[in-house]
Amino acid sequence: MSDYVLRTATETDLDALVRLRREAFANTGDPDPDSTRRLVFEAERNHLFEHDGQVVAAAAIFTRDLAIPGAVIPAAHVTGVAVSAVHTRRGLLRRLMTEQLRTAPEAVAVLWASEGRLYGRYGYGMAAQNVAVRADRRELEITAAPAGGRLRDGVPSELLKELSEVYSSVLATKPGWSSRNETWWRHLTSDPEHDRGGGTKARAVLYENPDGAVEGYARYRIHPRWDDTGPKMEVSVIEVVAGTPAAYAELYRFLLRIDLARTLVQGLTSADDPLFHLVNEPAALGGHTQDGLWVRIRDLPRALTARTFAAPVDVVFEVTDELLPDNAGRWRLQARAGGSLVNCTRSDGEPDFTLGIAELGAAYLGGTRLGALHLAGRVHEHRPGAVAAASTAFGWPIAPYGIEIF
Ligand SMILES: CC(=O)SCCNC(=O)CCNC(=O)[C@H](O)C(C)(C)COP(=O)(O)OP(=O)(O)OC[C@H]1O[C@@H](n2cnc3c(N)ncnc32)[C@H](O)[C@@H]1OP(=O)(O)O
Repeated sequence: MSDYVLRTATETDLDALVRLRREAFANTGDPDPDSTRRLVFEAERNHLFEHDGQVVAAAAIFTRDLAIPGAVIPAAHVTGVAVSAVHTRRGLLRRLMTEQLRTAPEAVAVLWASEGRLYGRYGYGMAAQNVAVRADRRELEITAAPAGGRLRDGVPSELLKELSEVYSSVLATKPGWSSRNETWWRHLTSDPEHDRGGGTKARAVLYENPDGAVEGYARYRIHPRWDDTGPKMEVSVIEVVAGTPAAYAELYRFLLRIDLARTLVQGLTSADDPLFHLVNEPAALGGHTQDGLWVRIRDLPRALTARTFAAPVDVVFEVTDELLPDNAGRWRLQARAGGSLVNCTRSDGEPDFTLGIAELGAAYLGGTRLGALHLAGRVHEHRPGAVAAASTAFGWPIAPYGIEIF
């Protein structure tokens, strides 16, 4: 391994990193030298390996905040993990992951996994599941009564003020969502042709309540499909972000009514998405569930005291953590409902249950239940009822999910 040199990147490494990632992810589209991904690139947060003067492996972090139960906190957004095919399976990923976790200042790290089997060994737990919807829109109606107000359409990149205001106003209530500064908004709405998958340019529609206040928006594109029996266009929803039930209802009513469209597709929703409760036929949404965000707790007391707990709890638990031994050992967690008191301190007491750092990360956003992990044999209970009590406290009124793959 001595011929592999680990270092952080500089701005001049960007082209090599783009090439490496394009190769690893088998990107076939034209390289886009002006891609706005360059805007969000943070050179110093890329770790890379050089071999014979070539960049052969890398992993990056975006500096963003993450909504967690009751708070929005800094989180290392891990991304762009790639090892050149001829250099795989010799431990480069492990060394990159270890270096990231050792050096990141944030209390938690979060990522989307290309393959779910990869990151548990580094202490990441599956913290959110996403539901992908694909529905024949002719089978669906919105049951809510019309709310009044009006819809206004436009190009997302020209509506940044409205979109970002709505997004920021709901962020704190959406565990799993990531903060978006101006640069991120420019990147996310840049809409390069190679990201359109053959669809139209992205469109936006705003919902304004009867007083003229913008309460929500949808971003979407249309995939133009026709066959011998007529139009079969697909409405591909990028995201629906709304602060009120009326906004959700009116935006989905619009999306389900677009002429010539047969199918509504939305890749990133959650089991608690209002859509499932707004339509007359939930089964027609054809929801398909898969792993979403994976969370790694780096600094256990800092991470746990940052969140709010859904119910009072006072437990001692024992944690195992091979990569970050500061997290390992016995901890006492005391929380009042509503988060008015959260203490997480070292303890000499007998543990009520034992779990790994990946299981704690899985429960962190309030989605994966400790009770479910207990059933799977991944949380070991020593005092009857302790896992049930902790599971309730770690839970949250709505399921977390990732609204955007970063
Ligand atoms: C957050 C993100 O960016 S997700 C994107 C991840 N990147 C990709 O999927 C792109 C294509 N793949 C790759 O670039 C590489 O194969 C990687 C990054 C997945 C793995 O890199 P490697 O350097 O080969 O991993 P490394 O040798 O450190 O292996 C780490 C461990 O994971 C295992 N592993 C690695 N890749 C895989 C895989 N695809 N499936 C199953 N196990 C795997 C190894 O066997 C090893 O196991 P061990 O800890 O028990 O010994």
